[in-house]
Amino acid sequence: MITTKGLTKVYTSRGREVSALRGVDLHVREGEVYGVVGTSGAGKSTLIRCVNMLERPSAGTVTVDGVELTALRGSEHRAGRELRAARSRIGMVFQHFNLLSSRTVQENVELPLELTGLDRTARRRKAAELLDLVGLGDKARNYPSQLSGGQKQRVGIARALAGDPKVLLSDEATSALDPETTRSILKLLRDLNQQLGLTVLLITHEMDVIKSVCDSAALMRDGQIAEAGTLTDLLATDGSELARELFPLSEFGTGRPGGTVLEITFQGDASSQPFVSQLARTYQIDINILGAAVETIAGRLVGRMRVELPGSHQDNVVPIGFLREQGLQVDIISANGVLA
Ligand SMILES: Nc1ncnc2c1ncn2[C@@H]1O[C@H](COP(=O)(O)OP(=O)(O)OP(=O)(O)O)[C@@H](O)[C@H]1O
Repeated sequence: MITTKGLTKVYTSRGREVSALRGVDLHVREGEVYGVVGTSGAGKSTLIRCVNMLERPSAGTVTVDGVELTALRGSEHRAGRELRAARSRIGMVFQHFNLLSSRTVQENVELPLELTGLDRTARRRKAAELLDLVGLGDKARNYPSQLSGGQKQRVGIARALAGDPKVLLSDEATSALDPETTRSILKLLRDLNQQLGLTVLLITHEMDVIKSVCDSAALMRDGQIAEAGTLTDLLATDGSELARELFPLSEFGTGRPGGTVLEITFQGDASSQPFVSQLARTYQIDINILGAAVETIAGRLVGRMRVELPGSHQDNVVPIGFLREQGLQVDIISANGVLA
């Protein structure tokens, strides 16, 4: 639904060049919620702004719903007719809501519809429908200053949906909100994704956002994508940095010298197997459990356990093979007291 190829953006600021994007290849499938995380300055905002051409990339292509936006004429400020039409099918939600304070909630939602030339009655009807959809049917006549942060963001979302977009872009939509309101806005985004089949690309600096709402994620670093994939695949990838951040076990024990410490990740069906007792029985070994946690990630039960087996890595090649044969993801954390 959204594809970028070799996306590059170089800003010139006070005579200096800053490469904000360095060849980003991104693929967001239709109907998924895709999150991009990364530290400040990694290029996340630039990426999302290039996807709807609020910034024109220096090189590379952006294709949304089969239309190559980079091939359409117009600059950031003066888009051509086709680019304007393509953009109207991409909704965008902002961190600071960007509502007009002098307009009522209803009028804010109507704004993009005015620009498309829709008549007044149709605009009113559509705005009322959208406000009902985001749970604010009773606030149509209020002004933004009379709303809470979460309600303002709901108005922002209703406005973003005015053009019946297939794609919603969200630029840190929950960063200005408290944890409970964040949860309710994320739930709304998830519901809209499911009810309307909306594809959502969001950027965030919070791992919890990725964990609770995304199907797929990418980690950006220094203008590039360091890792990307579905959360299920990432959790099953050896050494994945995103998987480790999604599911940190840092507070768990590190074992004793002479042993081999493993981290075992299990998802879906694998989570119901009594693999620890099977391993102990089959190989007659004492297993020391250093820590374990189970969480729901992307709507799926995922568990991780850190265990210590006696002896060196060499001594444990067969038991480790046994675990992997059961469909478990096994990372070797340390062997003989040395980090792997
Ligand atoms: N308009 C601009 N002019 C010059 N440099 C810019 C401009 N916008 C962004 N940059 C630079 O591009 C790089 C990437 O910025 P960007 O805002 O995309 O990062 P980010 O990951 O979204 O960061 P944050 O989480 O802090 O918003 C940074 O080095 C930033 O200083």
